[in-house]
Amino acid sequence: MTIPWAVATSATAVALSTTRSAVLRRQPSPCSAIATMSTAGEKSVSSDAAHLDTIFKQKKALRSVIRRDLKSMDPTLRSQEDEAIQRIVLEAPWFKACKGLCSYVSSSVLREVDTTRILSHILTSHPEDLQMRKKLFVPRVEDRNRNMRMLNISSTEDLIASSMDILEPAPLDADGNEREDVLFANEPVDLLILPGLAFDKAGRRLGRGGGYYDTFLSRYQELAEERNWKQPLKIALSYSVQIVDEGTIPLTPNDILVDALVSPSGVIPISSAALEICH
Ligand SMILES: Nc1nc2c(c(=O)[nH]1)N(C=O)[C@@H](CNc1ccc(C(=O)N[C@@H](CCC(=O)O)C(=O)O)cc1)CN2
Ligand SMILES: Nc1ncnc2c1ncn2[C@@H]1O[C@H](COP(=O)(O)OP(=O)(O)OP(=O)(O)O)[C@@H](O)[C@H]1O
Repeated sequence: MTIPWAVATSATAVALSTTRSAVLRRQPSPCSAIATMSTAGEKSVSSDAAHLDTIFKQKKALRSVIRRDLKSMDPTLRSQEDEAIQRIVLEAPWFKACKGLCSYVSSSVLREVDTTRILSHILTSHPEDLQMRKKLFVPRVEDRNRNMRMLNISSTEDLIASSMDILEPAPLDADGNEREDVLFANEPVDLLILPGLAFDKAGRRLGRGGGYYDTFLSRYQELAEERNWKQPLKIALSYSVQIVDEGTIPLTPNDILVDALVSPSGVIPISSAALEICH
């Protein structure tokens, strides 16, 4: 039986990797395909593995195209888009109202949407009353096995460059105390600001292939469910060039959809939670 998560063979996916239009060609809806698969009940383990392999090859081909487009982005346009996206976040009611959040610390080497202004806004607000400040958690990669923690920081000075050239918190703070891990915090976060390489308007997100974010999101969502906390809003920041046609990003069962995108032209709400907040 053919599991229709994606139709291109691995050879096609690799061959397609040379042109944006070819790689961005529409594929059948992965969501309906997964539903078909789970009800059919007749799949073999080896055909599952083969289809997953095809999907990972398609993701790899798409990553190459988007990386190339990001590399050739005009620097003036990039900084205009960085400014616009950060301004939209800083002015959004869901950002203003949030009390705690996890955000990535942008890397210029990876050509990610800049988060510098957002993070410094958080870390310098309410100097007279630190209790009023939003509580900020940022990623720290622990190993190559998809383990990433989100640790609390109170200053940009808490960050040091990792081997991947990304600023991350050390596990201990300046006083030698363990930093708080969001998975062990007593209070929920309301917002997750997510990076990625490509996104679509149905909430699909293509990461860098480490599985760090999908694993973390799945752990956090499970924790929120156990504790009866409201699920945090998952918002991805995206340059215009990173938004691809629906159906272009292949999904595996582990991929978690985002609630909304922030692009230079505004917030694109996707889930019902995001639609409620935006209207
Ligand atoms: N700013 C930021 N922090 C983050 C992430 C992220 O995507 N952005 N992560 C999200 O997972 C985790 C780190 N994961 C990473 C995964 C890949 C690469 C990276 O350098 N990838 C290269 C390609 C490497 C290769 O394929 O050999 C690249 O994308 O160009 C960096 C970080 C945690 N922290
Ligand atoms: N929740 C999870 N549990 C187990 N394995 C997972 C989970 N999420 C992702 N993975 C695995 O991580 C690897 C990378 O997956 P994928 O290529 O989809 O990563 P990505 O979505 O690009 O990365 P990220 O999640 O960091 O943004 C795959 O082998 C995938 O099966």
